[in-house]
Amino acid sequence: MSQHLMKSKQNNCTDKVRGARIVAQEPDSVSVFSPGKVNLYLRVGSVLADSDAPRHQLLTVFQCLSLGETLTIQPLGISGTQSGGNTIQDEGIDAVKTRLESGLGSEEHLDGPGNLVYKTLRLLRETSGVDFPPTQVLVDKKIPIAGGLAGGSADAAGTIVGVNRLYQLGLSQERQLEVAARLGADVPALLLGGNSVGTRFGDILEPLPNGTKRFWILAIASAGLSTPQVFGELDRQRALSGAKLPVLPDSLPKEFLMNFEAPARVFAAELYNELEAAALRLRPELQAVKTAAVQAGALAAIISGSGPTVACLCADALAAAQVYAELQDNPLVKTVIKTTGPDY
Ligand SMILES: C[C@@](CO)(OP(=O)(O)O)[C@H](O)COP(=O)(O)OP(=O)(O)OC[C@H]1O[C@@H](n2ccc(N)nc2=O)[C@H](O)[C@@H]1O
Ligand SMILES: Nc1ncnc2c1ncn2[C@@H]1O[C@H](COP(=O)(O)OP(=O)(O)O)[C@@H](O)[C@H]1O
Repeated sequence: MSQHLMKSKQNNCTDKVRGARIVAQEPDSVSVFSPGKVNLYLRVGSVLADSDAPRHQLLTVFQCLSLGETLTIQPLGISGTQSGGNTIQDEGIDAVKTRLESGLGSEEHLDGPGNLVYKTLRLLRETSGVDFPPTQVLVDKKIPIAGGLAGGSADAAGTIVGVNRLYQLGLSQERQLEVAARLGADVPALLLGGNSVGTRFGDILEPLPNGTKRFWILAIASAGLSTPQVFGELDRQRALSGAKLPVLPDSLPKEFLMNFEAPARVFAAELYNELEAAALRLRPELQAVKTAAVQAGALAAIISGSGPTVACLCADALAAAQVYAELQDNPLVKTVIKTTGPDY
């Protein structure tokens, strides 16, 4: 058994109050809510050579959000399931259709063969050994695309949970986490929900307390950022500086852990993202968004993951409403989203 699975067993995995979860069930369909995330802390080490696709080692803290996707999953051909929106494109045997919340851009390319949901369905057939029928997944997408908020990963996590229930695949939590890790490093954290520390690529998880509610305003940029491009920029900056590659510590800084449940005013100083400088080099205008958020009353404003979303931590709902209103008028921000974490 992998280290990932052993550790995730300690997470009280049967408690599905958090993370990707069934919200409605009919005889022929299930609806699933699957959260997005912000990274409260993100350190980047060197590239690990022993992985299938070389990736950088991470030490990160995920906070799952109340912002998330709703997926409706059913066998293809059930009446009334294909109405409205764009035509569903059939990828082999399955079909994925995305409806994107207004203001978040165009979903057209997401219904094509590259959608992570197709890969998830294929992997579920392969790993479960159950040849379940051609399946339709309707994604009501609220997480901006390529924003560093793990929208694609949320769709994958939701598909695992929903298909497992709909077709009674009988995959244990442990097996679901194994499938999740093969689909992307963020997927296991969204399956589990709440707050967690991720090591290796972010896919080996340990839980953190979920007790303190945080108020976030997310400033969404008009175009996404590519994750490999941001890691590439970090590598370029590191090579130019000539500094030795950092060796990641085994655990989070003790101040971070000490202040994790503290009031936002105190915890704000612990937010950290080592990808931020690279994201800002690729999108220098985001610095002005960070500054505007703090001037509007945010306690801290940080790039989420590989960006370009600026995640603004606010003291309470009132402060969040003020930051929300101010950023609405900012020409550098396409959309502003209010959310809270962890997901409940
Ligand atoms: C950076 C993080 C932080 O939570 O999230 P996002 O900001 O993208 O949401 C994640 O680690 C995203 O993980 P994951 O979702 O698996 O990344 P992918 O988009 O599949 O990675 C695409 C490519 O980015 C580079 N990559 C990604 C992750 C990593 N730890 N090292 C890398 O070097 C690799 O070139 C990889 O092939
Ligand atoms: N279901 C999906 N939702 C969003 N993006 C997807 C999906 N499937 C594949 N992708 C591709 O993955 C890329 C990154 O998507 P996303 O998960 O939204 O952002 P991030 O990796 O920044 O958190 C997108 O640009 C898109 O091309």
